[in-house]
This record gives sequence, structure tokens and C-alpha cells, in this order.
Amino acid sequence: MTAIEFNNVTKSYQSGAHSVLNHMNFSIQENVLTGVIGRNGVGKSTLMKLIAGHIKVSSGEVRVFSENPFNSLKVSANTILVDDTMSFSDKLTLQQILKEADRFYANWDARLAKRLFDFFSFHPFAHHQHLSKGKKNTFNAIIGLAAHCPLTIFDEPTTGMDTVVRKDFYRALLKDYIAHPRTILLSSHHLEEIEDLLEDILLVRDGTIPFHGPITDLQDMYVKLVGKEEKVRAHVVERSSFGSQVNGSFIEVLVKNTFTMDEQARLNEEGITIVPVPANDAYVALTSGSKGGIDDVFNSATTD
Ligand SMILES: Nc1ncnc2c1ncn2[C@@H]1O[C@H](COP(=O)(O)OP(=O)(O)OP(=O)(O)O)[C@@H](O)[C@H]1O
Repeated sequence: MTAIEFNNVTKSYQSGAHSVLNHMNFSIQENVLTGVIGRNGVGKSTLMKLIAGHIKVSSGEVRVFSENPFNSLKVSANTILVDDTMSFSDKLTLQQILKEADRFYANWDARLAKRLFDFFSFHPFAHHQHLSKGKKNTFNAIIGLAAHCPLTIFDEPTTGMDTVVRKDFYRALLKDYIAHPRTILLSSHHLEEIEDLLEDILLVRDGTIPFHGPITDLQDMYVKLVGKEEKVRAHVVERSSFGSQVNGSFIEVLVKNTFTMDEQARLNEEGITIVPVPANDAYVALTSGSKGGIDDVFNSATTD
């Protein structure tokens, strides 16, 4: 079943202003864990807020569980959006917030909430507004996990968390998702940290979706050629490359994976290895155009 549908969706914040999302079309099936990725300011949070029904489209149509999410009771009862603007009553202690959440969310998992609360060493009588940034986001993430909402949206949930907490949170998310499959959207600027847990990727760029599909398909779009510099350069001269790194007389160059079987055999004969890349490298290539990597800035600076 389809959980989320975007039909020709455009969103601009002021009339006549530049559109953040531009005639966007995609659909997400139920019970899939999708990573929403894209460079700063491309509109990931905007897209997530539209899905959660917090803001309205400028034109086009968003459907969540077959309804327009804006002002839909059904969508708000079945959706949670976790981000760093989440706030709670100043008067409630953390323990009281968990109690309120138990009343509010139909599928609330009180046992999981309590266990995570203790694991991350929260004080029951602390107040949300006095927590550090990382602790606030950890608490918000606990709410997001324990709510077990059929549509769970995490917008940059790990901002401010230290490395250990981020790892633990992602592990908890994966374990809980396996035990309780649901539709989860997760945005992050650190694809390398989450690529092992994602099933699909929704890539946002220039107000559109240049890639939506299994993360393995994204990985397969690019490869690295590794070998002696002059040999590799001879092979990539006709191709767009997306960054290179020189190590002594060896070089590795990220290129589109469009090699025929014959070309692959020729590369192998010349001692050039074709190496699969993590999804993060493919993402960087897809979102950085043909400008190359940061190393190329310094390489060209010496020849200008
Ligand atoms: N309430 C608002 N009013 C006006 N412009 C806004 C508003 N919210 C977001 N924008 C603009 O919309 C664009 C997309 O912002 P958004 O926060 O959705 O991007 P993002 O991909 O989540 O960014 P980041 O990765 O940096 O968090 C930006 O240019 C931003 O300045």
C-alpha cells in the first residue's frame, strides 16, 4: 500500500518567491525505511513538514494514508515528526512527558521508552527546556521511537548527539523497526552513518527528486577506478569524474558506472581495479555536479 504520494507538488514560502520544491512527484510504500538526503537548504525539512501536515502546499497534492495531511486528524493521529524544534510544556518533568505521551499515542511502547530513558541516563525530574542540545534531541528521539506511529519522521534527529549516542540511537532505530515495521523517513547529513540501515533513498536536489529507489541502486551508479595515475587518467579523460585522490603513483577516481564488459576486461588487463563505492560517495557525486572533489580545487590552483 502507498503511504505517501506527491503529485506535482510545488512549495514556495512567499507568493512569487523562488520555489523550494518544484513540481515534485514520488510515492513511498508502507513499511519502508527511507533516507531523505540532499545538500543544505534543498528542502528536506519542507518536504517532511508537508508530509506531517504542518504546512500547506502552494500547488499540487500531497496524500498521506490517502488523505490530505494538512488539518487531517487521521494523519496527525498516525504520524510523528521528530526534529529539534519539538517542545513540551515547561511545567512537566521528563517523567510526566512520557506519561502524557502514553495517553496521546495509541501504540505507545512504555517499556521501550522507560528502557531507553534509563539507558541514556535521563533524570525523571529534569525539565526538557533545561537539557543540553544533544540530550534534548536524544529525548525527542526516544519519543519518536516509543510512539510506534505508523508514519515516523525523523528530521536530523542526531543533531548535537555525541558519536556514541548517535550509534546507539541508530541501532535502537533499526532493532525497533525490525520488531515493529512501519513507514519511517530519516534525514541526515551523514549518509555514511545510516546507509547500512536504510532500504530506500529519496534524494532531493534543485526542488526535484533525481533519485528515489533502493540504496543498492544508488551505490551501483558509481565506481572508483584505482591504478597507476597515467593509466587511469587515460581512461577517464573522456568521462566526467567526480573527484580523485592521489596516493604516490596511484590514483583513485570516482566515475559513473557505465563500463561495458569489454571495457572492464581492458581495464583489468591494464592493472586498473574497478571498486564498488559506498552510497555516500554516489550521493556526493550526484549532488556535486561535475565540479570534482575538494582536492581538485588545490590541484587546479597550482596550474592556473
Ligand atoms: N518558514 C520559512 N519561511 C521562508 N523560507 C523558508 C522557511 N523555511 C524554510 N525556508 C527556506 O526554504 C529552503 C529549504 O529549507 P529547508 O529547511 O526545507 O531545507 P533543508 O534541506 O532541510 O536544509 P538543511 O539541510 O540545511 O537543514 C531554504 O532556502 C530556507 O531558507
